[in-house]
Amino acid sequence: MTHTPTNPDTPRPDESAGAPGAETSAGERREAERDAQAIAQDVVARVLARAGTARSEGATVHTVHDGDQLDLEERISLRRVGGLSTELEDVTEVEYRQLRLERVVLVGLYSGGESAARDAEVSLRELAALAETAGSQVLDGLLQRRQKPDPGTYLGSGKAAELADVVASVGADTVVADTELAPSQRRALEDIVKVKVVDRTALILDIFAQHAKSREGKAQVELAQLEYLLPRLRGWGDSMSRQAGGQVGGQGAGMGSRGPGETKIELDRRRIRNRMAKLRREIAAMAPGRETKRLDRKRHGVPNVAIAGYTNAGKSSLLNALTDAGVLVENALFATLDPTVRRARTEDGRPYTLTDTVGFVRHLPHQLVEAFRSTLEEVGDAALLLHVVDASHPDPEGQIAAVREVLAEIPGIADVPEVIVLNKADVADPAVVGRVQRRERRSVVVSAHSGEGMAELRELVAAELPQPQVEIDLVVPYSRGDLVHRAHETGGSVVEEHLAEGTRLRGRVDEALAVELERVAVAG
Ligand SMILES: Nc1nc2c(ncn2[C@@H]2O[C@H](COP(=O)(O)OP(=O)(O)OP(=O)(O)O)[C@@H](O)[C@H]2O)c(=O)[nH]1
Ligand SMILES: [Mg+2]
Repeated sequence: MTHTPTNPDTPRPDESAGAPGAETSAGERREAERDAQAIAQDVVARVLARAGTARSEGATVHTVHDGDQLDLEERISLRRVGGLSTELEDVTEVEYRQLRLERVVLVGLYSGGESAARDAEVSLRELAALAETAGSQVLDGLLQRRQKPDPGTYLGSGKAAELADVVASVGADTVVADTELAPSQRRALEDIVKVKVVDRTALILDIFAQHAKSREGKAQVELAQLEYLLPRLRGWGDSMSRQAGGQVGGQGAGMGSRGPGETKIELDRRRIRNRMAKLRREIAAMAPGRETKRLDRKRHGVPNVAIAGYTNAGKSSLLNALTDAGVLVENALFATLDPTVRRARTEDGRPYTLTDTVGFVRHLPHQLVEAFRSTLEEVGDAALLLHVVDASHPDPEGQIAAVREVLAEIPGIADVPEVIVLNKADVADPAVVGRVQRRERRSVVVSAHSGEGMAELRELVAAELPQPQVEIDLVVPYSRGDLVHRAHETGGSVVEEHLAEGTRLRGRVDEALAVELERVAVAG
């Protein structure tokens, strides 16, 4: 995937319409060009080779614990079909997920220095994985060294013009920038590259929209999308109509983008605000249902273990390995959006629940964190947090930090003990595993695939969960089968024996149940 850079001295028709910074000296430009070319080719080769990307190479590998993966069938059947989507005409009729992202070129910046360049590459590879998860084909990837993003065009107009050439030569229809662009930057860049420009935030929102399944999840994503869209309304409508009309000139605004368009935008804004208010009410109304279930579990003394971590770290695989839940596992980012709760038991029979949560990503759009707040808050009263990390990723520490940044916002999280679960040990570099282990106070090394370390993980969970404190040995009359049932459900190592006068129970239960049992116990 190479491209021929154009002669930097060729004047570009609309460069003057671009941002300041367009007038650089020829020498400077040539140097920058050589730089960019070398970096671009290097990065492209690696991005497309997919070495150490956020996703592993190839198709998803399933284990027996993953079950039938019925969700996956459904997911695949929902895949975007190339060429079918229609261009947007009216922004209020947009279902955002219909954004046409089919053949994309990625761009990113780094501020100089070896480590900054490496980070930018990892981030760009992740962006490639995100784009592919959204259903597009990644054709090329470019990184520019630049101290700060250009306020006008993000890349600086010279580099942007070069990007336009790459876009044209590979036949891309979309550029994805590895950042959140200001509305004006997006528009200015679009003017130069002549195809749609999308940012990381929009891409992540697009994936969430494709993957949301529950009513609550869908409402949360739509709310986040509208929040993102609101300040961008004008530019969006403009550039869409410009593209639809095929007018690609610098100044050529499409029909309907002037005059009456202004009023229309006002109208659109109002409609969007109304819709957002409605969604907020809906989401608030749905929370109590979840809350009731949660309190129910709590009342029955069933502690919860929350599984959280970076996207594609193997959270769902781990849940499946621990419980045979058959939850969707996919070599894709954000496979899981709706929290799944599964029951499990410790070796000595104590029940607990495991919650699989939405994955995190660097620069998780704040609109999404807001929208998913009620879901995330459940992690706050877990008895234990299993923070799953993909130990085979080139930068596991960066992923841990990104996850903790989001987690830190959740009330109550500071009191939840956290264990770092270094997953994918079967393919990870032992040196990296060792390095992370030394940094983290509590960690366990596992592989959901090979089963390595799973016994240790189970033990760790068992040790961490509250132990029922009261030792019992009593006989419960047969009329109170319900209490016997509860003792089995919530107690530890409870054994029963059938006697003439009732059921003899031995084991440990919690305080409240012990009191009830004592009250009904028959003298033996
Ligand atoms: N080699 C290897 N691959 C694994 C292991 N655990 C999970 N995977 C793979 O990693 C990919 C992601 O697994 P998931 O369980 O879907 O990851 P997740 O953290 O739930 O991802 P999201 O829901 O997208 O955030 C899948 O292709 C799994 O087969 C492991 O121990 N070893
Ligand atoms: Mg998952």
